[in-house]
Amino acid sequence: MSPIISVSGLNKVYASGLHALKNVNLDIRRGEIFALLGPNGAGKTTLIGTICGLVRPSSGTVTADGHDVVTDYRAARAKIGLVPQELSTDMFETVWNTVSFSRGLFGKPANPGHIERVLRDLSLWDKKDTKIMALSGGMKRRVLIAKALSHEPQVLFLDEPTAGVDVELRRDMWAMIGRLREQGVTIILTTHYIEEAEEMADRIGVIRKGEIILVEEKTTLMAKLGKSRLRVDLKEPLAKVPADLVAWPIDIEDDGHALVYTVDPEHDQAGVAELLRRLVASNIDFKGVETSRSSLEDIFIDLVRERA
Ligand SMILES: Nc1ncnc2c1ncn2[C@@H]1O[C@H](COP(=O)(O)OP(=O)(O)OP(=O)(O)O)[C@@H](O)[C@H]1O
Repeated sequence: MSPIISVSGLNKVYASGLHALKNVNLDIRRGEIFALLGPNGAGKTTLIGTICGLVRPSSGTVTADGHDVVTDYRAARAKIGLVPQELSTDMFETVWNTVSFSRGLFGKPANPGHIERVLRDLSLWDKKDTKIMALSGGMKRRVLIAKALSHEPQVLFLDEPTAGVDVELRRDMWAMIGRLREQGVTIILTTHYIEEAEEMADRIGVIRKGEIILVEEKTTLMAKLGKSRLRVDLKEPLAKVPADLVAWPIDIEDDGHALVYTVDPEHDQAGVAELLRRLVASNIDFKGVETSRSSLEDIFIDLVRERA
């Protein structure tokens, strides 16, 4: 199946000379949830803006469902719903009018049934006659999503959808994203909450200083780059790593009360047994042993740091 979004050789150099996107190549598959992660200023918003036809590329091409976003802007844009970071809507309009008007902007005939479904799905139905300015911040965010869905787009971009929202709204948004995916909508989201990507995404892309440094299935990424940690709680604190373990990836934590061994999945897991044998042989008593796997957050921090 052809990708729903195809980005090829994309560069963006702002008038200031800042090279915000560097030779970006990226295909988004139909129906997937793709999370774009990157530190502040990495180029996420610029990339989304370019795909949505709001930022002009310096070179390279982007297509949405086969339509070039520059030369065939209207057709390409009609495929896309964009939920921006910032509230950009008429404060004096009602929810119903704002969302219906958005649909009209894409040249779609009125469809009150669709608008009603969208508002009900976002728990906005009982606010349909309320003016935007009278809504809470969380409700305003829901309106942004309703607007983006008003013209039945095939792809939905969510730029930091849950920044600054409370836990309940975040959970609602996750549920809504899940429902949209079931309806076949492709979702691309940027987020600072890596747990969000961990929970939702099928694939993860990491962008750093305008370059896509990695695109991977989430499960593969976590299996490949995830590390296990073995923490050994000691009965007596140690001042330093024991002599016959200095060559191991071991750290001392909690003022010497714990030894932490990082198990690299690419290497032999038998190290754990050997480590415990050596501790016993050196008369180092321990109270407990605990293992944990790294989260996507740990992996992300490692990735961005390694290449800094
Ligand atoms: N209109 C503009 N003119 C000049 N430079 C810009 C413009 N917009 C963004 N930039 C710069 O381009 C780089 C990428 O910015 P962008 O907003 O795309 O990053 P981001 O990954 O979305 O960041 P954040 O996570 O902070 O939202 C930054 O260095 C930013 O200062």
